[in-house]
Amino acid sequence: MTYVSFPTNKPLDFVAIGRLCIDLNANEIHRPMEETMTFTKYVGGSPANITIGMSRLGLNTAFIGKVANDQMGRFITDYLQRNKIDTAGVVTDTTGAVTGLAFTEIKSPTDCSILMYRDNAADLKLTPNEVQEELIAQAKVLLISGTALAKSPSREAVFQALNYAKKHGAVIVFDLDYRPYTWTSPEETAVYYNLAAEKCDIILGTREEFDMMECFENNESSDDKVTASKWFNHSAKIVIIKHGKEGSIAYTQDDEGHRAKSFPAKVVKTFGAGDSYAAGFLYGVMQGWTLEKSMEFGSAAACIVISSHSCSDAMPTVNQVEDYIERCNRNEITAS
Ligand SMILES: Nc1ncnc2c1ncn2[C@@H]1O[C@H](COP(=O)(O)OP(=O)(O)OP(=O)(O)O)[C@@H](O)[C@H]1O
Ligand SMILES: O=C(O)C[C@@H](O)[C@H](O)C(=O)CO
Repeated sequence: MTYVSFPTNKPLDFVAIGRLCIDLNANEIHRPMEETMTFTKYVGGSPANITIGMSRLGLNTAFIGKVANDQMGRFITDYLQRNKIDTAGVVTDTTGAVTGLAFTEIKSPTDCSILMYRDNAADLKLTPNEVQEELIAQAKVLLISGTALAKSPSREAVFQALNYAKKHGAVIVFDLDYRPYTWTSPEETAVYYNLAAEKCDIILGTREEFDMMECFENNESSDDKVTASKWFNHSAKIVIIKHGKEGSIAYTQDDEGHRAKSFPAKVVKTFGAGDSYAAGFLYGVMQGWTLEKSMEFGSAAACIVISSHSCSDAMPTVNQVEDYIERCNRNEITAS
């Protein structure tokens, strides 16, 4: 059964808008940040990671965002280009804004955190005038990510991108990607998240992210089905609620819940799971696979990334994901 129809007459499979930054991942793992001395630099930011994931899976991709006019900004743009991502929509800041930095602390496979440096971050300076209508007109899918709604003018840029996507018939995906430190309050966040979510065809988020969006509502038991059904009164066709290693559940307009098998992983760190899951899942639905198969593919892609040191660099190819699933089916991989 097909739940979402993707346009077929467009040259670009996927475009994302939002955060482009740098991850500095601790080299000395299993210790607190205070005792961590060295880090490895990677491209980061959830929508950037998802786009890199889609490109590794063989799709034709582009990015819309803003980078700082410095060495870090050039490193990011160059990395996207080397990963075959069209950067015509990536503009360079001229106001002296800086690249957002995410220092990651890897204390244990289950205890990881991110220390963010995001004052005057270039990605939040993207203006609505800098969003190229033509790029979105050419794309089958537009992905937006919640952090870009945190501040003006990036907030307006995202809403302008949503307008263009609606006008040109792109399927709109919302990865909630709630990072509290970029927002003033959960209430402020919920207002903008709900306004954006009303326009989206596929919504992906964790239980905690949907709880934040429901801060004005009465869903005290955090019932996934209640959460999902609200969005089917708007534009949504698929709502996915993620529950970490317990897996995820997808709801469709018929109120049916689809669950898929998740896989074991030798976890190095937990972050990046959601981004690789999103890339794998969206790749599957764009191939016309069932929701279950697409979710399984996303789960296996997530396992590969959480078993690796980076998020962006570890995004797998189709062969790597298929190989991981086969090895799990032969019981060759066990959880850490
Ligand atoms: N420890 C784990 N073992 C196996 N699979 C996992 C594990 N953690 C996450 N996953 C897979 O990744 C998917 C997404 O994970 P999660 O729910 O943690 O998303 P997230 O919180 O958005 O991730 P992130 O930490 O990147 O923000 C899960 O549905 C599951 O399939
Ligand atoms: O920008 C962040 O919030 C950190 C990301 O760069 C990091 O890659 C991550 O957390 C992935 O979800």
